[in-house]
Amino acid sequence: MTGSTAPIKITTKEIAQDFLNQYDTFLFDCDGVLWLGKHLLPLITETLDLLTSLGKTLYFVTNNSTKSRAAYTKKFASFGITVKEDQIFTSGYASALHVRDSLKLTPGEDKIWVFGESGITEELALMGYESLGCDDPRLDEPFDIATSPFIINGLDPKVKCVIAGLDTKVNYHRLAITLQYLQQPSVEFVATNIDSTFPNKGYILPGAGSMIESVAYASGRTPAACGKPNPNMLNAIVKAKNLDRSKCCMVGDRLNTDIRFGVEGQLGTLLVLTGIETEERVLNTAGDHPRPKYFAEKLGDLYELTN
Ligand SMILES: O=C(O)COP(=O)(O)O
Ligand SMILES: [Mg+2]
Repeated sequence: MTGSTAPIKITTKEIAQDFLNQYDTFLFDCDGVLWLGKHLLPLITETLDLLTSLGKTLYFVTNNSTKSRAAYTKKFASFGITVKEDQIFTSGYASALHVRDSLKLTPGEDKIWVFGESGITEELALMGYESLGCDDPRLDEPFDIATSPFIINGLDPKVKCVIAGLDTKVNYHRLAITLQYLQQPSVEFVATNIDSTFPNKGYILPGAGSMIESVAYASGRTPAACGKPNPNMLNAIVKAKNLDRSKCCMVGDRLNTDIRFGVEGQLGTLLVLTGIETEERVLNTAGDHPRPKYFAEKLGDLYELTN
């Protein structure tokens, strides 16, 4: 899928100003746009301050489910950036919304098996759901079918859903027990996001999608993926914040998630080259992805070019 017009590269003050004038709300992806792991990208604070001083509204929409919205405010604070929890949307939160609003599981009764990190379980807990799995230390033990407490004690019949996301403690024990739940046809299968890879400083690492694929393949099931580009995530944000889509711009570093989310959601789009994609891929008309309206070497170029 390709956009009909060629992406415009933001390289001059005029283009940068024209871009800024078109939107009053910016939805920022985080990994690969604002930071790479613990490393803040250049001129991010300056750019966010510039946008705020221009009266723009900022939201942060990340597919990274390892942290809750509350934990993200602390990550922003560690970089000296003040962001309120209600400006943040994560794929872990989107997955919890799916459990509550689409699957309509009963808080306090139905349980969720989490193959992933605390960014999922904390959001579920805020909605009253008990999670199993996740960082349970018994899952750190090497898997042995004769000794695993999850096998010996049997599956919990109250588990009605598996949520799978990025798990940096992934091991055979977690995969094996997750598969046991997925073999129950009545247990729903939810994925936080489809990102195959994940950018860190100087490295491209395996993303949530690559881990989810393992249990999807083993179970022969396809999960409902809740993060970008799922339009439900955008619909939830548009509704919660009463946004005018034509005045919103999605800023991301990945074509098949961020830019698809923006293009299909009828938002403006800006792709930055500090994460996953290359200029060659952005300009490629034969790719199986939508193309952004704008692209730039880095987000900080908006600040650099207009100052
Ligand atoms: O966790 C990921 O795969 C990517 O997170 P992002 O949406 O902030 O880039
Ligand atoms: Mg990203």
